[in-house]
Amino acid sequence: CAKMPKPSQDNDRDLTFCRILLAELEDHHDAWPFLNPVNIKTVPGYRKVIKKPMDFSTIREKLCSCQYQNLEMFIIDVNLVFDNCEKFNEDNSEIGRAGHNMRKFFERRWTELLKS
Ligand SMILES: Cc1ncccc1N[C@@H]1CCC[C@@H]1S(C)(=O)=O
Repeated sequence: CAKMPKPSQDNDRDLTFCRILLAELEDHHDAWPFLNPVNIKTVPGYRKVIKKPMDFSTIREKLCSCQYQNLEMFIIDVNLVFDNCEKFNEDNSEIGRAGHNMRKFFERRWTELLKS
């Protein structure tokens, strides 16, 4: 996406981390429930229960239109995907398990990247 006017070193590093992390989330085997916005027409109750829907395609659009000032803002949106999933889906369900797997993967990867 468009470069910041005068990207500092940290901004560049954060943007690179977001791009790496998002690409890995999108490619993950268990990403299928989160690739696109939950279809509120076909999922009864979702619109009422989940106040702030979020999904990987929306995060991708925000990243590519410079809507994340820093890594923290990006991580908040990724965690929103998993928190919405936990709120709406049983732990012992296909989608619920995928959400737990993806959250574990994400936490491990951004810890590794930041410690690198
Ligand atoms: C993440 C989620 N949380 C609650 C209900 C449904 C879903 N995902 C569904 C499962 C596959 C794609 C659809 S989708 C994303 O098209 O609605």
